[in-house]
Amino acid sequence: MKVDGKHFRSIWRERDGWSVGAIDQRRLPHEFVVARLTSCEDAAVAIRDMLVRGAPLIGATAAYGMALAMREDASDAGLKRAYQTLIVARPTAINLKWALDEMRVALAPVDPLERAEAAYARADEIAEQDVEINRGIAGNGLKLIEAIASKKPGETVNLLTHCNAGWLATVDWGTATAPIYLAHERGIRIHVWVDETRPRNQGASLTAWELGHHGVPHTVIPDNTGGHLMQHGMVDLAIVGTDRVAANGDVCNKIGTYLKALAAHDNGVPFYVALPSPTIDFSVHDGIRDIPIEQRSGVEVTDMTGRTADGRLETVRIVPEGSPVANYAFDVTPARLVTGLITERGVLKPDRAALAAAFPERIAAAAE
Ligand SMILES: CSC[C@H]1O[C@H](OP(=O)(O)O)[C@H](O)[C@@H]1O
Repeated sequence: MKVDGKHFRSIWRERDGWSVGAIDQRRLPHEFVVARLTSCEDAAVAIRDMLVRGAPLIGATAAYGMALAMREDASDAGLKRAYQTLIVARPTAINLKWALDEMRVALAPVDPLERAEAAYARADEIAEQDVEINRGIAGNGLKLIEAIASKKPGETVNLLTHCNAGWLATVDWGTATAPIYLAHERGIRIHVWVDETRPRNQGASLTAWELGHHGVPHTVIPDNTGGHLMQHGMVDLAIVGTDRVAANGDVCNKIGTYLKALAAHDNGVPFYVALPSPTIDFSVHDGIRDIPIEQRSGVEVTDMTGRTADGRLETVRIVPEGSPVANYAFDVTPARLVTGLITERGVLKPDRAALAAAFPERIAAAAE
């Protein structure tokens, strides 16, 4: 997507044909730093430490991690070792396993001497597929925004999003932000309430950065503000991303999403979830019970990093020494609180029948 008029993606194969470039999202919004991944281990660490993050981007990074691994050791043992190294990088986004399974299926039958070339080709395909899928999500989500705009001609459509499900969370376009960018480009008057999204502040540091550089009107708000705005008619539509959707339509997403969905339900605000089909996990039948919720270091809660007035980056502690901390990175929103799932094949009801009808291939994948 655009950064001050120049087009960027979140991850790419470098001109040398083998190393992988990625925006180091830990440095935004204060510094735009590009990292160069040159090994499978680099890719695994980049995912684990959230240099790259966001379910679809985690998948794309893992795919390139497998390609980097095949340069190192294209044997059957090397393929198995690469899968095992990458699969444990983070537990919740199903896109990681989806991408690794895609790569393993593509590479297992290939002569080891040809695996590296095949791996890069498949990783490139997965990256391009993500962009195409997100363009589809953009078009399907746009219809929802247009419908609201038609009911309030000449007024602004106010959207709310949580965390970052933007182009930085994917290869390009984003999922929740894809309809937002398309609406903006079509000249629809929109404004986005951006949840800061404690503790890592993906909204404040990533979504606000994205929207600002793309020229989309937005306002950063503390996480606890959304309910108040909804009570006062200041939110027309909530759109969030997701890291895994269970077969019953339950949605796993960044911590705090469930609370936002409750507020939306209580105030009659449509609550949509945007997702690419690889995020559907038919092997999970009850999201609240079965989706593994990542717990991350308490340092993400106790410390905050920001820029001082004289431009230095500084980290400060905001929690008393000795106070225990819990840092659940995701929660699960029950399907009953979800108005619809915006996918590349349309806007679906959050239930098994609709998901199975639209994406039968995902059922087959879960059965393997
Ligand atoms: C388009 S998936 C974005 C999804 O991923 C984020 O999690 P994290 O930043 O920890 O990778 C968050 O749940 C977003 O909604």
